[in-house]
Amino acid sequence: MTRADDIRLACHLGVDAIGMVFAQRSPRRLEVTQAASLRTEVAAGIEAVALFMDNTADEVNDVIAQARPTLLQFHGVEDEAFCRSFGLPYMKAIAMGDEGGQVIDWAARYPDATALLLDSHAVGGAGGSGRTFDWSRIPAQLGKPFLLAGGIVPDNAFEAVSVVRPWGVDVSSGIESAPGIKDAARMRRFVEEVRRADALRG
Ligand SMILES: O=C(O)c1ccccc1N[C@@H]1O[C@H](COP(=O)(O)O)[C@@H](O)[C@H]1O
Repeated sequence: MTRADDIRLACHLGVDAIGMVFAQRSPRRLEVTQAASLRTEVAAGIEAVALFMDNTADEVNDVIAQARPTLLQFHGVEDEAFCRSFGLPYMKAIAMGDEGGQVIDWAARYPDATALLLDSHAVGGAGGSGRTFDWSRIPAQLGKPFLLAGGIVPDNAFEAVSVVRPWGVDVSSGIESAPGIKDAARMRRFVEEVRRADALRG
């Protein structure tokens, strides 16, 4: 998220986590000082997630020092040693857009990850594209909690949670009116749809 009002609304709606993007070419990329200021809006008990994509260790450390994330999300080709070297819990994005990729093999490369994030990009590609992937490619036994990402919008959030039964869903462009600008009505509907599916899950 890039705006204080969007973060306040998300906290009010009771989300589990709020993301701040530091990937180089992202339209949602924050400067570290901006992130440090936005961080103060994240309510206690909600994860502040810092998203990186092949950033340098110095960049990651600078973000950690100034924006104080509680969870790191790595979206590039970072290896396990790099991801865990910062001493914070981390999630690793797995590229589900690459039809040839073996999901279990990729997942096994990150034994210390707190969770995996299955996204629709191909290996080396960026997220935040708004594209879904073929959810039937998700193995039944991944061996770790996972978040479902990629093209989740208010209209398919119910189906995503009901069918895939992920630990969580991650949304970016699906609740935006423009890159980085969240839309309050779409955010509300998204949370409502996830709650509706959760309530029926049992
Ligand atoms: O949001 C970005 O700009 C971004 C840039 C580089 C890597 C990942 C990025 N976003 C993440 O992509 C997924 C899916 O997003 P969407 O809902 O399909 O738009 C999600 O994890 C975002 O946090």
